[in-house]
Amino acid sequence: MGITVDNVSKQFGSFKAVEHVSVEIKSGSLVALLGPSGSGKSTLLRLIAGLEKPDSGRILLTGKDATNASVQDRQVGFVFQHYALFKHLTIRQNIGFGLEIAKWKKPRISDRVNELIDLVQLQGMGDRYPSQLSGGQRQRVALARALAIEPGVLLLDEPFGALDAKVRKDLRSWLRHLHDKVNVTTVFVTHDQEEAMEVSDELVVMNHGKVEQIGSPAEIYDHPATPFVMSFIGPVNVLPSHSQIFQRNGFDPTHAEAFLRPHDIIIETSPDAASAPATLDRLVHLGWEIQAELTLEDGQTVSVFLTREQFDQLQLQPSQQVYLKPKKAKSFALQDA
Ligand SMILES: Nc1ncnc2c1ncn2[C@@H]1O[C@H](COP(=O)(O)OP(=O)(O)OP(=O)(O)O)[C@@H](O)[C@H]1O
Repeated sequence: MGITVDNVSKQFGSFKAVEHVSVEIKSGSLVALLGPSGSGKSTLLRLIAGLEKPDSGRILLTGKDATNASVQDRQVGFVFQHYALFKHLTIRQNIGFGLEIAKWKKPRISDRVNELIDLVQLQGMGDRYPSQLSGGQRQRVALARALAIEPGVLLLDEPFGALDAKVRKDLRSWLRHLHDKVNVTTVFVTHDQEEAMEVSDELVVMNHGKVEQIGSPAEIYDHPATPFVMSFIGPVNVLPSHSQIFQRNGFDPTHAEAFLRPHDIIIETSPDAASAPATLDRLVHLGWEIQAELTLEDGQTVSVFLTREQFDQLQLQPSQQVYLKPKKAKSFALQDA
């Protein structure tokens, strides 16, 4: 089921939570709504679900206007951050709950529940209660329950938000595989850019209730449309365009600031006509990557990421004088406030 959000706005009192948002979500895709806290992601998800009504604009499901359709009529499955499983029901009963309500016959429910237990890889745990599962397992039950009714759309609001980093990372790739198997159109809310990039086909980057950019993870990383997107997706150095690092290498950032990814700066140990001198302040070893913190002669601080191999070749020592060259920098046209 494809989703069209057409110029939708939603206000709470005088606060504009979602402002003139238009998004096209292709049938069968997995799309992340990504943005900082309060940017309107959950409100947009709730508008798609029918849990909120837009003040203006339209929501179309499979091309049909569903703006005024009830939640039940929209065929959506939900999973929220805090697994709302029924404590007094077993895993099997939790997964089958919606099917009982829909008055499916007992043997058919049993078959479907078995199928879902296999799908979310909780074989042998069907007779346990939620309290006897880990957080990650409970979220898998919540997903199975949401999928039981064969929804046209799956809506996930920070589904892994309450789990620890390791479990969260495992569940991301698990979710991607699950999606590839069931292929249901999925909208996933997260404020974690790495999670969004790993899991989704497309990202909708939101800020202050508006869409900043829509695109694949690679498009958004390589061609950020706004300074906000450039800073929110991945680490960045923001330097004044008159910084020494730009003066000897032909870059001509015409705007006040230039954005430079830490991976896009070359460190050399001897000077040439295109490099700017800098002092190495600190090295942070992050296993496969080394982060170097440096200060240019004009006092600007810069962060550079090196691979292990680059680091070993350079043999850097703290306080060493080195020379920096940007591979590529980006500046943005000034925007209206
Ligand atoms: N029912 C409501 N009544 C009043 N204000 C609301 C309501 N729901 C959301 N808001 C406000 O709208 C803004 C956007 O909220 P929303 O939950 O959509 O943001 P979010 O991007 O999902 O943030 P988070 O990641 O923190 O959940 C917030 O400032 C929030 O306080």
